[in-house]
Amino acid sequence: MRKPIIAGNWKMNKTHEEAVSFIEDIKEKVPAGSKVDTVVCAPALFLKSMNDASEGSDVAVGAQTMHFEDNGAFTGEISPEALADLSIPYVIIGHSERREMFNETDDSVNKKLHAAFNHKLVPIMCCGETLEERESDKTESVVRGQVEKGFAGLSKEQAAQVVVAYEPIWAIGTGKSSTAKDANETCGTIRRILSELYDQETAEAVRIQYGGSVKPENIGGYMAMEHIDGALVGGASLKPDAFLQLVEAGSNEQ
Ligand SMILES: O=C[C@H](O)COP(=O)(O)O
Repeated sequence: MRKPIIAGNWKMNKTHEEAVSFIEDIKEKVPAGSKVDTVVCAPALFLKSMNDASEGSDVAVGAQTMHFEDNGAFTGEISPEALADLSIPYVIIGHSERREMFNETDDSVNKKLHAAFNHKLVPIMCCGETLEERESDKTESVVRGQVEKGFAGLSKEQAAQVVVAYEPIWAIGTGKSSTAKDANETCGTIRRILSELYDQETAEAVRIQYGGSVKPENIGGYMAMEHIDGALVGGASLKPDAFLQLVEAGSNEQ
């Protein structure tokens, strides 16, 4: 049985004070030993304070990206070594906004997945197709390329620990969410691709999230689906009440 994982992705939002106060607000309300992994991925500047504020609770903190090198002349970048040093447990890798606006490629995603495992960080690897690709029936080939190249060289044990976030790009921040049935179909395709790359047992262990205009009103439909083990949530993760409703839905539906 895969443990559900609800992750907020704040993107470039909030101040330091708002970030810490969000964690203070929710941490008592996410019960210890909860049936769902609860993660908040925030701008790097806030991670240390948020991690300190979440201590003793079941709320985990994550970065939104990182470099694949441990250190060096990479102005403005975030080092995996530094994240690990701060005991940040999760990192999003290959979000479509990074792919589209910051030159993230399948090759850099692959290097970052390896770097994450070198530092015992749990990677949340994003994949998903554009509207044009969907309309020309390329969804499977697009996610296949992203998953095959992203996972290249990972062992079975490592692959089983990756969290895959399937985020159709046309559904991100648009209010146009995928139907639960369509999202489940593509998440099932991703699981099949993983079973071809590894084996059925490894593929069954991988947690696959849906992302794209998830909110408290629609999360139940996704969580009820066979191949969907959680959600990566942007806009609706910014308010403590809505985020807690998402976490509660994540615990109820499995
Ligand atoms: O990482 C989160 C996704 O980009 C989804 O964002 P959204 O929930 O605002 O559509």
